[in-house]
Amino acid sequence: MSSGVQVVFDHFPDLSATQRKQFEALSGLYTEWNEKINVISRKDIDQLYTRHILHSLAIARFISFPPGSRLLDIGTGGGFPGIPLAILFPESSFFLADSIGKKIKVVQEVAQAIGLTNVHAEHIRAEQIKEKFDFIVSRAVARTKQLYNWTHRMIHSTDHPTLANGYLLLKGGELDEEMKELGRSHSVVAISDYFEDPFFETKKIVYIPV
Ligand SMILES: C[S@@+](CC[C@H](N)C(=O)[O-])C[C@H]1O[C@@H](n2cnc3c(N)ncnc32)[C@H](O)[C@@H]1O
Repeated sequence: MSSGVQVVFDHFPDLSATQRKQFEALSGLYTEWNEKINVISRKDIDQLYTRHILHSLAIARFISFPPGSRLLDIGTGGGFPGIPLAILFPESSFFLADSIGKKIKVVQEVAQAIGLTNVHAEHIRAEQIKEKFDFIVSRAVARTKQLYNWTHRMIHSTDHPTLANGYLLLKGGELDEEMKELGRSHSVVAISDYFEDPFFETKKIVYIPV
């Protein structure tokens, strides 16, 4: 099982030289920042490329954001899934929000260090955001119904050429009860269909059109 950047290169072979350098730099930057401000569980940091970066990029297997798309990553923590997606989609813009200021500091430092100009990171609660977005992405933040209640007013109705605007959530484990509680149509995709690593066996993408 590879835990270095090569796992990203293997699954995304068409990256530009700039994107490859940006992904490569994340290991050193997150290792350094994580020692000062904990944004990734310490036992996971040596699995950064599989458990955090490739996991974030699973969304890109499901949808390719067209140039000019606007995305919100709510509860981004240290920048997941927002930072890897912003590297992959340099022509889309990403608003990375978290209610903990020191985590946003890490996101800002990482984005600046790798020259990401399509990322705006802000210390703000979901409920206070006023902007509109095409898609909201999120991992490990809140139950889906709660996330929906906080944020659905921010998704505007311009449709993606193939997928209606909405949510792309990275979820794990049993989802039936949570989705019943949400009470909206949605689809669930197994990330194990995209990536072989056993880490992804229980991981899903939930797409909720709005
Ligand atoms: C378990 S962490 C996940 C961080 C990141 N998404 C990841 O997967 O690595 C959950 C994050 O959601 C943030 N959060 C929780 N409720 C929030 C809210 N209402 N508005 C903004 N951020 C929130 C927390 O501060 C925390 O950083």
